[in-house]
Amino acid sequence: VDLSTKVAGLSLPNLLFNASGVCCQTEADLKLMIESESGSLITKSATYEYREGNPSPRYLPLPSGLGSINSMGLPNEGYEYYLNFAKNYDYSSKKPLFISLSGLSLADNVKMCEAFVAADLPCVLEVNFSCPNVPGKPQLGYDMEAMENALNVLAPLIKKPFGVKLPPYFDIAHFDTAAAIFNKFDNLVYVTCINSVGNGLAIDFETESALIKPKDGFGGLGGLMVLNTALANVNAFYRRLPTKQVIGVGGVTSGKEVFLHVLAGASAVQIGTTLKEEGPTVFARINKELTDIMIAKGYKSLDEFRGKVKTL
Ligand SMILES: CC(C)(C)CCc1c(C(=O)O)[nH]c(=O)[nH]c1=O
Repeated sequence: VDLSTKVAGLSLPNLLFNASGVCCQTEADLKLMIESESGSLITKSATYEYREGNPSPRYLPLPSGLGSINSMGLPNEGYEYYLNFAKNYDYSSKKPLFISLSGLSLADNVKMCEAFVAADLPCVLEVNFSCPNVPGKPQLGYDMEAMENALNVLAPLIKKPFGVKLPPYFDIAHFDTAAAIFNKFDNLVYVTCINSVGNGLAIDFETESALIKPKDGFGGLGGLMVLNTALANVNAFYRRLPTKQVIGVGGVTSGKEVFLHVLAGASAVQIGTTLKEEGPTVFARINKELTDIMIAKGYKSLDEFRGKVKTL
């Protein structure tokens, strides 16, 4: 069977890669991704300056085994580190490189995009719309006017095909409004759905305490528990963005959830919590599981079932 796919005009040998933020902050992390059986890799969202991030514990798998919670606080090496990595990347390798940017302001996103555009590299830029907005206002992805304003500035600046990372939406009107905005920008060629489900709270029964230290224990939820929200966001945007692609992320623990993400419309699928817990060998395991599922169901390529989820 053929697990290859194309995203933003680039060919991926298989559809799997890391969720931004997992196994991608340092060159050592990224080397593990390069050496893994992933089809691609994306860097940790970069800010203009280096950031230490929040105090630990700031990430934990949940005792239920159903997912994870994190409030990392955008720890990253600063955008120049990832620009340098992108300048030295071996683009003759089969794995395309994606670069995630999460400026703390539109001005920072502009400065970072300008630097990457000036370098004119084959990597694909992805803007993280869960990035913080003006304090007191919701994240960019939940501020439709601010999101459109940002795209009015960034899309022309980036010029080449690029993507955006989206928070989960839960209201059909939000799918409609967000998609109408994205359809205004031809070089916005894909959306990645979903970022973690925001501001969950994990409490330990014995200690009667929040599990993570930052934000009184509030943090983004990932893992199996967000699968159905992820599938809905993938399919909602797959239906609403006919000229664009969707990268699916959320709830992947096996080949089965990857299969469901592709049925929902995903062109590629990212792994976060399960990669964090299992390590980069997860890509070989899940590629094999997906292969076995496709053989059992008689599919030879992803195109044969992408977006073909049936309705009753
Ligand atoms: C949540 C933000 C810190 C504003 C952005 C970075 C980020 C983080 C993080 O660095 O805390 N965690 C996530 O699950 N998704 C993200 O997009």
